[in-house]
Amino acid sequence: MNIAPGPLLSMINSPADLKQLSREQLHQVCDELRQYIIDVVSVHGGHFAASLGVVELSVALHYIYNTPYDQLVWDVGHQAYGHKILTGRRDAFPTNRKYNGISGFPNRKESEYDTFGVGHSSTSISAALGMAMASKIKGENRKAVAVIGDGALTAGLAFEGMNHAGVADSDVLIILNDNCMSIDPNVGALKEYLTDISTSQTYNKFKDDIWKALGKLPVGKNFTREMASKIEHSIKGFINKNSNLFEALKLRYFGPIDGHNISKLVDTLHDLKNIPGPKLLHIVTVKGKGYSLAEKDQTRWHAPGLFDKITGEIYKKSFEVPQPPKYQDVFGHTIIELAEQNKSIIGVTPAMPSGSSLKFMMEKMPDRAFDVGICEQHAVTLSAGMATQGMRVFCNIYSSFMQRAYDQVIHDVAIQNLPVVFCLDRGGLVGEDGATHHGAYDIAYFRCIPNMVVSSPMNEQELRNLMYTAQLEKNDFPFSIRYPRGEGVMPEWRTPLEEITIGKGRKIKDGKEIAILSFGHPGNFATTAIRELRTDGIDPAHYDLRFVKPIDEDLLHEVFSKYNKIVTVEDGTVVGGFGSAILEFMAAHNYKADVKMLGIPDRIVEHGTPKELYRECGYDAAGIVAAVREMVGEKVQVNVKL
Ligand SMILES: Cc1ncc(C[n+]2csc(CCOP(=O)(O)OP(=O)(O)O)c2C)c(N)n1
Ligand SMILES: CC(=O)[C@@H](O)[C@H](O)COP(=O)(O)O
Ligand SMILES: [Mg+2]
Repeated sequence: MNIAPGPLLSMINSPADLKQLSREQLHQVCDELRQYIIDVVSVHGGHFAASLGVVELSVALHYIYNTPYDQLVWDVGHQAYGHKILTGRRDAFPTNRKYNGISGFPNRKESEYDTFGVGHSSTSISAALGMAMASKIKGENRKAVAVIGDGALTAGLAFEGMNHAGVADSDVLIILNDNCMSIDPNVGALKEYLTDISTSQTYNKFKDDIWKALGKLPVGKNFTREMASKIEHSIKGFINKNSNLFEALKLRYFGPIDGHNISKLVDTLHDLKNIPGPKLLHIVTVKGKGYSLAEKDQTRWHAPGLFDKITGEIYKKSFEVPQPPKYQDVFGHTIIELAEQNKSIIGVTPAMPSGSSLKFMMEKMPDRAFDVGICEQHAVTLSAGMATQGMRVFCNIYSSFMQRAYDQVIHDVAIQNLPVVFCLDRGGLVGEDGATHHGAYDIAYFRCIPNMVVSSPMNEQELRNLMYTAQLEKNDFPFSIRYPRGEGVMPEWRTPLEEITIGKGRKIKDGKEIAILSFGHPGNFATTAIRELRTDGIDPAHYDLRFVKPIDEDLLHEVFSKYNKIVTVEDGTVVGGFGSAILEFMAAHNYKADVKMLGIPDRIVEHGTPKELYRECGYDAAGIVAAVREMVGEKVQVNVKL
């Protein structure tokens, strides 16, 4: 379907075109930009509400700043659709997040306007400060701007950046886009503080007046850092700097202002551009602005999938037979079942209550399930602290976001051998979010940690049983369970809970000549592949290892005694992952076999549907068929249905 942008937007091929427009015309540009985002996302999918909330900001920034010379860094980047459309990617926007299409996040490979690759939150302040400091060292007069949301501001990294920015004497502007939302409603004392300063009228009017006056002062040789500093000193006579968190960190604080008032934004940015040093502009916006359903239910419309833009109906696939649930929902329901029996169970999520489905427990047991903000490191150490007091915490973190908390996993959990249960959701290739979000590395990075159990279920029943096993009192050590994004394979998933012996895999079938060893959900790809291969008279054995640590040595002795051709399959990097564990076992026991490792290759995998990416990486059913045929000496046309 050809989606036409409005007449003004059609003429904007770069920010230079935007700059030709009058200030009055910017209103129309905002309307057309917002409509184009609605039109395209409703048909092609993607993140939605966040970009609608920064339409005016995106236009104002590119109108005032000299991008890409001036450096603009978007935090997370899920809100940067307006920025992409204004910077030469309007016509490519319908390919957003598609295989070989543009990325859903700013990406340095894609455009010179994307100054910093993002996807994980809270990096923008450090990155923009780094750019500002480098410009200063090089003697350039470049501006650096970080746009960070109130959710992303909850992370320690954002505070590390501000702590440095306040004393770095570099020209960096932090724009705090405060919409009181993360994906779910934002949490924590900081959120309450932001609401307080947004509503304290006396303080804000006073500050606003002073900074407005300051902003109007001439710049250049008549307005030096010394003058700014003198004015600041006189202001400090009136204001207790510690009454404002940001000023206490030596960032000049401006705002809050209405982030949907394009004229006000343009004026303010114009003034701020000429004020040297580190500063923070607080803007207040509405997530989902301009699409009323999204304004009302911002979590649902964070990334709604395809929808009818007129009626607001979000399309769902309809099936006549029951479908398998999402793994996240199996987690969300099972933890409640377990917590009803075991009073020591606690649930923790860093800002993903909906994405992890911990929200079910938060609703039912609000005293025992917590969203701690975008704070993966804190989530892990908090869980460790609770574990010292006898709690059995299920700390649920997406595999790729767990990368943030690696030191905490080793230092706070593993070294002390504390019984924290890590549920790593989104383990493996996640699809359209692409490189920043793939859970590619956790098998490798958890496998090397002493004391850690590393497991992965092949289906919903196994996920439930692994969760059951992990919370048993006798299993008082770190335990990780990784599972993929999306649906599993068992429509009837509410199976009785049973213990699994730690470190025991299972033989799914015997075979001839060749064995397939799988870890986690790709075992189902192997099942499909075996069905296809058997029609050609090739009959591989299949083993689902379930644990990569401790690994089932008895089972592996059986495998290596019976088979000398082995294919390993995992939804994780082949560097140091499950296949590597098999090779280590083989070497340690002096077995000789041909081993082919299928999994995520040692390169960055971009975005596309999971099926497209599994195929590209060669470990879907077709890839397994091809690998087996090659090993048994057949090179036949592969014909497996995706
Ligand atoms: C390290 C990390 N943890 C979690 C996420 C998932 N995540 C993406 S956007 C988002 C909410 C961000 O809220 P905010 O910064 O306020 O932006 P808004 O969507 O409100 O514009 C979260 C939790 C992430 N991208 N990175
Ligand atoms: C931008 C971001 O990091 C999240 O919105 C992420 O896209 C969520 O992914 P899921 O859809 O897998 O929950
Ligand atoms: Mg927000």
